[in-house]
Amino acid sequence: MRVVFVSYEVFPFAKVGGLADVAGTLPKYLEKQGVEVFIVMPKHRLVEKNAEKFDYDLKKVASDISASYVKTSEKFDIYESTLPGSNVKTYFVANEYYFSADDVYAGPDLGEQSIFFSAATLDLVKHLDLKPDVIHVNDWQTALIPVYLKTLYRDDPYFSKTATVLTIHNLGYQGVFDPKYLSFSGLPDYVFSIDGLEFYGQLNFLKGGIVFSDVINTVSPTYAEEIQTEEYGEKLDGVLRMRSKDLYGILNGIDYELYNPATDRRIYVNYDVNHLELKWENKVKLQEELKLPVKKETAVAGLISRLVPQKGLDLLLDIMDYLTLFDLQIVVLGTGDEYYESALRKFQEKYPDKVSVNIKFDVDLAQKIYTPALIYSSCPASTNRVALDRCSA
Ligand SMILES: Nc1ncnc2c1ncn2[C@@H]1O[C@H](COP(=O)(O)OP(=O)(O)O[C@H]2O[C@H](CO)[C@@H](O)[C@H](O)[C@H]2O)[C@@H](O)[C@H]1O
Repeated sequence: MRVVFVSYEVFPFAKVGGLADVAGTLPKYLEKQGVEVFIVMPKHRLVEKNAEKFDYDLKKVASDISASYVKTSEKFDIYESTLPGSNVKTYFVANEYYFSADDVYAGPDLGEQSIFFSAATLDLVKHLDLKPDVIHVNDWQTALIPVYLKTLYRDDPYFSKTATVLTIHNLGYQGVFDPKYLSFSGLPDYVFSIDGLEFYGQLNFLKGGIVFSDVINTVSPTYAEEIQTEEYGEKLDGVLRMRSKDLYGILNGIDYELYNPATDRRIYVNYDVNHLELKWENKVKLQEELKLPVKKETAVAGLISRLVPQKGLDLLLDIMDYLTLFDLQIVVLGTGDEYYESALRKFQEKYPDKVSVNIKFDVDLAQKIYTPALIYSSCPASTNRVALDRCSA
């Protein structure tokens, strides 16, 4: 089976959040199971910046291609690389005007950028003759691909056997834009209806994906249920209920190769199950680096997240004073809303011995925070597995 996996972010090429983790991992593991997978993503500025750090090459394989149907004179080039740690070919849609901002979600016009990328992906697939059985799109930035396929490409024999899957990683982001973007996309006017992309008078790209994909998936079985309720459905619960027989929830996994403390070069000291005492060293070095009191026995709680309302940060802020009553250090790594950034910073100023707030995006520091996870942190240093297990229970 051939799968084209389309995502706006893919680790390690360009990462903002959890979408990149899945997009950089799932294709690798599908490949191990014998699936022929290709990744398609935009060539963000970050993709070039990260090449040396993550040791991948980038080579141009095609130039000056038009994105069919889109009302623009912009053309795109195709670059190729291989997903590190795998043989998965990754193709990049390159266009200076749309994808040269420093941030993945910046640029001249996010609506136009995602339309251009979605349309260009289908031209790329044909140009490279990838002949996919499945095109797997992710979140709103790629959700128009099934809409193009079911409308303008409906009679194109090239895609007659291609099925589509939309994975919703985060229903909180839907890509809602002014209806004027419809003419830019070249999509037919009839898709702007209640049964299509229309959403309270606006265009909703994710809704388009939900309506036009063959199958819809999301990040856990529970989330698949929740998003069909009014409380968690973000105003799309009705449409999701209409598609409920095609809606699946497959629990996200973790990449055991990337998150392996025995081999991860980004942590302070490597360790494995036979040397768990080395976890202490990672914890102590983290305390040192973050200028927290170096105390082996003190539990360290880590939070690595985009600092936005949907992450439940208000719950944390409400109990921060209370948490500092315990023998606990709280380490936060994140960027996002100014409100959360400054509220967290204030707690660091108030409790410098207990709270470390790091307002930046730093995948290396993230790894160092994940490593000495709480589980053994208040246990005696020991190489005795049984004792450690008992202690963490
Ligand atoms: N400042 C920073 N520095 C370094 N790394 C940082 C960082 N901020 C965030 N990260 C990393 O980004 C990833 C997760 O980000 P978020 O917590 O913001 O989730 P997101 O909403 O993107 O995930 C969405 O997609 C995932 C994947 O499907 C779903 O599991 C989830 O429920 C859904 O909300 C983690 O790998 C985290 O370490």
